[in-house]
Amino acid sequence: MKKEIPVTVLSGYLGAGKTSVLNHLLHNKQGHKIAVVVNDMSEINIDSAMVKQGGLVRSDEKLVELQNGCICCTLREDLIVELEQLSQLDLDYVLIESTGISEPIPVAQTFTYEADELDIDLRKHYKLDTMVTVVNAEQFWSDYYSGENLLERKQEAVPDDEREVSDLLIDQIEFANVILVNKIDLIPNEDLEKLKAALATFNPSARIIPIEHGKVDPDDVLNTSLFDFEDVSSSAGWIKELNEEHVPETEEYGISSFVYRSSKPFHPERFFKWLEQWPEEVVRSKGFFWLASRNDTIGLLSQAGKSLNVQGAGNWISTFSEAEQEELLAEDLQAKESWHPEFGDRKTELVFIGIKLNPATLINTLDKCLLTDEEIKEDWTLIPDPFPSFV
Ligand SMILES: Nc1nc2c(ncn2[C@@H]2O[C@H](COP(=O)(O)OP(=O)(O)OP(=O)(O)O)[C@@H](O)[C@H]2O)c(=O)[nH]1
Repeated sequence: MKKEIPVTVLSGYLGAGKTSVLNHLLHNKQGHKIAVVVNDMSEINIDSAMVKQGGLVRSDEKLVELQNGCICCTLREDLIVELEQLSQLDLDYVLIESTGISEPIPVAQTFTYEADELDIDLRKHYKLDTMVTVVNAEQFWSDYYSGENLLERKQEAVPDDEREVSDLLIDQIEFANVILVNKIDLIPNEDLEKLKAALATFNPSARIIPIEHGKVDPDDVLNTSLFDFEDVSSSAGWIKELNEEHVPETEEYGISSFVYRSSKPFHPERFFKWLEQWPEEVVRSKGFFWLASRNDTIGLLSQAGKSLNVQGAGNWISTFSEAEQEELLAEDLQAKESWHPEFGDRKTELVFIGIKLNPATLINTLDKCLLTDEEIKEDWTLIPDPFPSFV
């Protein structure tokens, strides 16, 4: 049987050091045959030019340039076709460097299902092996708190891309098996320790490796067998907290996380005001909330740095017919166990990750946003709701 070729995907924000890592790996490949797929959206493909200049495209290597746009949004058709062709070569590894603004999840998905429209199933030839994210140790916090969206930075993957830099950074970190903290020569040791502690709280499952100039041990990122779609999809610190796998606090640096839970709905005006006065010690927050004025819809909150998004995440199970509820609850034991006699699965569960958090104050101020016992008896549809519409 033909072996499946292990694939490593390199993500990381612009300038983090992805090309440096790539070059280092190609210089230290210990006789292995590696194919490199780079994807650059700029007119001049700087990364591939660098790789070529380094004399790295030799007979046993293949460099594929994808220039029809970003892997994450053009259905990755180019990528799928190229990978299918590459699979004919006798390769040991494939390395994919995605552009600095790609989300890693769609790239990973390329390997996890058949591309029906192309009649290609990459799973026959490849196994997605390691998701690697390169973090710029020097720039991380200033990028994270820049409060700029990708449009302002003129780095949009699609026209009108309104994702913020921090949303992208957090996606790349939360969906990684290995986080390479690069450029450690540019920061003091204490800052590095703090950054490592924060990254470990954002993603407790990832291996965090500090490096300089992309010099990573190839064994740390090639053929590690670390990737598992289910595992990595639930490796984020906020998901672990929600599932009550508490992430140990890194007291030394004051980084901690906790979950706010309530089985009463929020008063929309009071909760909206609370969000407007966001506690600055919270660096990452995500979870579900119940808004009295939108009794059917699950609210989803996600904050990363200065970026705060609320959106709908489908309907509460309680809104379905009894037969449907039974089916859904059979698959969702957590919802079944915590079912409220009157409100069903409606509830709020918000995870907060922050530096020097004061849970008591957060709990206290959020509790004040809940409907009072008096308000609970009134007609909730009449309560003014300042939130933008979401379904
Ligand atoms: N001081 C220092 N500079 C570094 C280090 N790693 C990379 N650099 C420099 O940082 C710049 C960006 O590095 P690249 O490897 O090109 O980063 P990239 O992530 O591929 O960048 P994009 O392709 O723009 O997304 C280059 O000028 C590197 O020489 C490091 O550890 N320390």
